[in-house]
Amino acid sequence: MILMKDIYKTYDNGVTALNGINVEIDQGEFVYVVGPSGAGKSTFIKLMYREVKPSKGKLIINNKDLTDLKEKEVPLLRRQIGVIFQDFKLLSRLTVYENIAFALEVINESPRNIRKRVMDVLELVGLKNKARFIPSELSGGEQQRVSIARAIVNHPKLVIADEPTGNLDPDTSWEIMKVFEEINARGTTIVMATHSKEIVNTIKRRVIAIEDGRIVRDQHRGDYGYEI
Ligand SMILES: Nc1ncnc2c1ncn2[C@@H]1O[C@H](COP(=O)(O)OP(=O)(O)OP(=O)(O)O)[C@@H](O)[C@H]1O
Repeated sequence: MILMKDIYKTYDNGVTALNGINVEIDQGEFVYVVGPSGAGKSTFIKLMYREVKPSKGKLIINNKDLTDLKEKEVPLLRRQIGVIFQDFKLLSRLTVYENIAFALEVINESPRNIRKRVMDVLELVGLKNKARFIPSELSGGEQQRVSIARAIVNHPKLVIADEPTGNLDPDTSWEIMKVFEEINARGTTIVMATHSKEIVNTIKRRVIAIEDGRIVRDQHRGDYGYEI
């Protein structure tokens, strides 16, 4: 469960990116975050994995109150959340297998468990046959599937994605969305910031629209609501 109560974020340069956010997201929901460029979507997403700290307000993620979270507690929080970016952020010298295994090695999983979990997750994203490839040998959609595999290999309760289809062509974007839907069907909460009108209007889910740092719309099975 995610709870934000009167959340404000003002960056060091004086820009107020979030201006009193109140929202509750239940376990298992699939939420799109939409809004114009600069509205505060990325800031909203970054709060959840403590890339950004709120200036004011109460924030609960996975039932943990982050208000007084200590620096040393941040890695544990991040291990419980899968994060997916527009530009994939894979390690270029490591193979697909190693990119995903890395997330498990840092938590001291046994080699046998690592092998099983990496192969299972590669199967889920349909890339078992590319385990030994390096990222530059893959298409954009395949790279994004690797980054999804890496994000979910720990079985996080929450997956957040900031414009995951932003660098992909429409066909590839639909493939990626199928993977997200499958993860969500297994009970994982998904929060996804997107500029894709087609996706939001076709795969109907909860829509939270942010403008000028405020939630201006929150609809069950909503529309994208903007022209582009
Ligand atoms: N690290 C930062 N330091 C200062 N200001 C920032 C920082 N990050 C974002 N901002 C500002 O905060 C506001 C909200 O930015 P944010 O990235 O959250 O918007 P966004 O809705 O995700 O935009 P886009 O759709 O273009 O990605 C913008 O005015 C931006 O310039």
